[in-house]
Amino acid sequence: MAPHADESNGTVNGGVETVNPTQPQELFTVNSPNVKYSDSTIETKYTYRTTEVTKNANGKYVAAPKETLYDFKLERKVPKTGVMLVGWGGNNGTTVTAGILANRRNLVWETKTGKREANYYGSVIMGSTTKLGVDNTGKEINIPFHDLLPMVHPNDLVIGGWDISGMNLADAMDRAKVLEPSLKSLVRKELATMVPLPSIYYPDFIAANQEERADNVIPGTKASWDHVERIRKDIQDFKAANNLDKVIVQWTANTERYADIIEGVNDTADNLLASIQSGHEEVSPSTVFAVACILDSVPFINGSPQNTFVPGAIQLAEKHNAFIGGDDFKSGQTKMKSALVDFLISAGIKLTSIASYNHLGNNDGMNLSSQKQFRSKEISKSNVVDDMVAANTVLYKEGEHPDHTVVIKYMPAVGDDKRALDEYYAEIFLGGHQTISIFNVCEDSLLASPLIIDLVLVAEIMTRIQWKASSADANYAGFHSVLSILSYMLKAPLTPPGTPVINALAKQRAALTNIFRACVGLEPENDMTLEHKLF
Ligand SMILES: NC(=O)c1ccc[n+]([C@@H]2O[C@H](COP(=O)([O-])OP(=O)(O)OC[C@H]3O[C@@H](n4cnc5c(N)ncnc54)[C@H](O)[C@@H]3O)[C@@H](O)[C@H]2O)c1
Ligand SMILES: O=P([O-])([O-])O[C@@H]1[C@@H](O)[C@H](O)[C@@H](O)[C@H](O)[C@@H]1O
Repeated sequence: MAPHADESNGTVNGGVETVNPTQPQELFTVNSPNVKYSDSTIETKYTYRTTEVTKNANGKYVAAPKETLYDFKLERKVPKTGVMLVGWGGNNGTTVTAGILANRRNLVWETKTGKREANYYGSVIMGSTTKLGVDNTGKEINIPFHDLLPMVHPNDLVIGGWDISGMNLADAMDRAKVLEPSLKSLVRKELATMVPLPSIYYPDFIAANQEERADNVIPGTKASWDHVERIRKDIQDFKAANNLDKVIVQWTANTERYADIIEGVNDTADNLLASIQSGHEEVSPSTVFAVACILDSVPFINGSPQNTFVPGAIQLAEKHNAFIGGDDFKSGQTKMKSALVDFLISAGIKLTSIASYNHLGNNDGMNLSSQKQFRSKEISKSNVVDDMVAANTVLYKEGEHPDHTVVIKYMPAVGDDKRALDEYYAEIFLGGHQTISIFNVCEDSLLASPLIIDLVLVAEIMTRIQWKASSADANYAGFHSVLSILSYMLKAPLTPPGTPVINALAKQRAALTNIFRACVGLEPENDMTLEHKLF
């Protein structure tokens, strides 16, 4: 358990000062000539084994094993890390803040069905395990995912952020109507000291029904360079006031409408910077936040579906070697879809129709009741099957695709308890059909909040990992600016320009696991278990 200040000593922006972060007691070391440990780093020589496919003169595929040698270097020291949430006063922002405080203090509270303890369920990093290997009896040894690499512990995160609503986080927690009163009473005092910083608000980008809560705004209703500088200063002040080594910024504010991609406005880094300076109306608040973070190499993650990362923003991130990631937390209905569709299609079952309906009554749902904002969400929820369908040319002809519809309705009465109804309809053997109906009820914010934590933990450690081609005597460099390794937590994964988007949940988790394994010199997990077959 991370030590912490019992009472909030409310530093800048209400962030709760914690003592130095927990330095993990590493569960394992790797015994390999390719792995070198020092006090500050773990350095590995890694052979990346793939299969290169070419076509011969007869048009037949030729598959050849390919090996690429990489050097990885990982900084072992866990930095004191802060997370600043845009939309901190929302359902997700208040819930994740209360959740971290509850875990930090090991809180237990009464509910009508008995006592509940703080946990990090739903976080792949904090709530799941990963196979390290097998012991000499062939028994699988699994370890907490969090122990695979020396990652920040969420209990140690210092939290702050912005909101266009100035409500303190205790009152905003009440407004959100997500958490049990008994839990709220245990964190209320600390949350009451947390007040979101004023934020930028360009009314045209979110639903008009959000206007009534916008009482905490920085002057100006369209992009300006003052806004960029203000956000940069907010981050610098937060970092200094909390004596942080690092800050990660995440957008968990309302879903914005898509920004038009306009040549000369946001198509290149220079044009985007110029458009902000000239106050172009097509530059969204989320893109202004992204630019402010990129300029200071503060990782910025977009938890909503809008196209924050216009081409100019991606180019700017690449220029500054700054990390960006997105889009849209993959929390419930879509997460299920990215697993179920993968299972059906890879089992040779021809999915022909997916109907995804849900209704919910929280503020997110209210914002999404506006068509332009819903369209952003419809896009991110609809594209999630494309890679799985395209990969199976046995079931689907070129361009063939299951029918797929997404419906979201705002029903205030159910609040944050989203009702998701899905129907999967498929063709099976000899003209048969299979219909799978799913009714999924959950507090949306309790599903999304652990993802906010995972995104912070993974983005942070990615800033401590460097690589170089073993062959070259080049310098070490960071991963590409677009952190596609975050895909597992996101509906519409942002990938480096020109690279494929993988939505299949199992593949995303395997990528996260095996990249982390490579950083400590371990082979990818493959589940062949030949040791149990060849004897
Ligand atoms: N399961 C989930 O909750 C889930 C899943 C995927 C994506 N999301 C996305 O996460 C976002 C947040 O969800 P939520 O349920 O917390 O919504 P919410 O409406 O409760 O919170 C959003 C907050 O953002 C604030 N805000 C709006 N514009 C802002 C700006 N320019 N600057 C600063 N703050 C601003 C609002 O005042 C509000 O407090 C939404 O975009 C939603 O689509 C949520
Ligand atoms: O993650 P998921 O459950 O597929 O999608 C959810 C939508 O179904 C919900 O309507 C919306 O309010 C949430 O922001 C989230 O995007």
